[in-house]
Parts: sequence; C-alpha cells; structure tokens
Amino acid sequence: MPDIESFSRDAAVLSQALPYMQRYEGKTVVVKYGGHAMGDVELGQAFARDIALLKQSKVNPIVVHGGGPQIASMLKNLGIESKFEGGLRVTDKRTMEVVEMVLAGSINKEIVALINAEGEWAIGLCGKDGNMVFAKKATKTVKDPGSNIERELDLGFVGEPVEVDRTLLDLLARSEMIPVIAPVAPGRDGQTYNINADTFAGAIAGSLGAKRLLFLTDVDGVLDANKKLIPELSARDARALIADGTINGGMIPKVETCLEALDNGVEGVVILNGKTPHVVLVELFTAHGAGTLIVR
Ligand SMILES: Nc1ncnc2c1ncn2[C@@H]1O[C@H](COP(=O)(O)OP(=O)(O)O)[C@@H](O)[C@H]1O
Ligand SMILES: CC(=O)N[C@@H](CCC(=O)OP(=O)(O)O)C(=O)O
Repeated sequence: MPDIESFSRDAAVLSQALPYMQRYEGKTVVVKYGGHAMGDVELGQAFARDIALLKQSKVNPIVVHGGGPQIASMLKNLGIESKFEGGLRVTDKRTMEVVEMVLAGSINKEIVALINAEGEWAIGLCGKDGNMVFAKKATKTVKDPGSNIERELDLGFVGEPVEVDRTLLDLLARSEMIPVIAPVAPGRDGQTYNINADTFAGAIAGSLGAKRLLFLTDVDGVLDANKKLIPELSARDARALIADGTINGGMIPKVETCLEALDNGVEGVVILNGKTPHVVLVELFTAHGAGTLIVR
C-alpha cells in the first residue's frame, strides 16, 4: 500500500487532469518548438513524450519547429556569415540551401525520431509536402534608430505564408500520424522560401482554427516590468506592453504572431518555457497551466 500522502497527491493530479484531457479530445493543438528549447537530450525526450501522450489522449497535436541557433552553427561551420534584419535571417541562395538542409533535414528528422521512440508515428514534412503552404517574398520595412524614415528591407529568400491548404493535415488528424513541420515553403514563382517558425506556426494554427497554439521558447512567458510572469494577457494589454517597451526584442514578433493567430480564429495562444520538462502537459492538463495565455 503506498503511503497515504503520495496516494492522495496522485489522486489530486489525476482528478484535475482528466477533465482537461476531455476538454481537448478531438481538438487541434499546434506546438511551436523553438531552436532555443532544443539541444538537451533529456528535455527533447520529455517534449517528445508530451506530444506522444497528447496523441494517445485523442488530442490532435501538430509540431512546427524552428532551429535558428542550429542554422547559425551550420552556417558558421561552412564559413557563411549570418545576418539578421528586423529579427529575420537575410537569406541568399546558399543560405537558403543550408536552411532547408538543417530545418527540413536534420532537425525535422531528429524530432520525428524522438516522437517515434515514444511509440508513436511521427511524419516529417515542410510546406512543400502535399502543397500545404505557399509563400511569397516577405516585404518588411524598418526605421533605423534615431530616424523616422522607413526603409524597405530586401531579405532575399525570406517568405511569408500566403496560402495554407489543410487537406494533408486533415487527413493526418484522422490517422495515427503526428505531423512535424519545418518552416520552409515554395512560392508560386518556383523559389523556396525561409519562413520564421513563429509566423509559420501561426499560419498553420489559424488555417485549422486550432484550440491552442503553444510557443515553446527560453523564458517562462511574457514578463512584466518587474520580470514577473504574467499568467494571462488580453490582446489589448499585450499591445500596451509593446507600446511601452516592456515587451521588446524577439518577444515583439512572437506576441504579434499570437495576436494575428487569435484574429484568425485560434482560441488561445500560450508562450511557455520549453526548457521546463513536460511544460506542454502542465499547460494543457492542469488548472494553473504554465506560461502566459493570450486571449482575445
Ligand atoms: N516582456 C518580455 N517577457 C519575456 N521575454 C521578453 C520580453 N521582452 C523581450 N523578451 C525577450 O524575448 C526573448 C524570446 O524571443 P526569441 O529569442 O525570439 O525566442 P525564440 O528564439 O524562442 O523564438 C526572451 O529570451 C527575452 O530575452
Ligand atoms: C526568416 C527566418 O529568420 N527564419 C528562421 C527560421 C528558423 C526559426 O524561426 O527558428 P527559431 O524558432 O528557433 O528562431 C531562421 O532562418 O532562423
């Protein structure tokens, strides 16, 4: 007989989790797995286990992954310079080849293998597969510090998603397969484009009207001016925090993607620390959750 304290603790966890598991049954959850959250073997296995458990709980998990730091190290090994403008990687022809190789090749297959090792059937894809995503050359303007003049950036083969066809993803949702998707997509012009993984995940989640879009990054969520975690944030408050500078750097495009996804029909978006083991399960299946939930 287990000791009574641990027995009641287990019972409390289960009785809390089960109603949440029912709430997500049959629903789509898109998980964006960022490059900064990767790298540690045990954390990777914990992530894969969470995704496998979601599928076993009859949730429809879809993984969209990044790999910025891994692309940077491969470019460095090849003696190619990494350059960012407005948070996006300037992508010439050679860089695009490396980006596709790293994202749709090694990282994608590593994640597939980790999920398969948990007894599931993951399938590695990118926007090209099943005509899933078409992109066009990204247009972005920036203002240089101290200047009010807007300047248009030429980012090369950086794309933004313009069409998402859900046929393949709908088919996979009815199957045993778990899609793992790299943010690379073709254009109608025949080029291959490099898409920021947050933007790509937002487009996929929006097109599916996902119940949740989770962003796994390297901080606990959106932090306030005193560096305290904000558990829930309305779209309005998020805009105010961007305007007053509390949300800055890489968190700006992430939160903007969250707001766009909400506008496109995603029910709730959460920013979480991917370095916390099993953060996906805790977020979805406990009352307190984890990270920052952003709602309309
Ligand atoms: N208010 C804020 N709350 C949390 N993180 C913030 C905030 N403002 C800026 N950041 C920065 O945003 C970073 C996350 O964005 P980014 O590095 O682009 O993530 P990823 O590479 O995982 O997509 C954090 O590591 C942090 O330095
Ligand atoms: C256009 C652009 O910047 N694309 C990103 C794609 C990978 C990505 O977004 O990875 P993380 O989520 O790990 O940052 C890049 O080349 O780094």
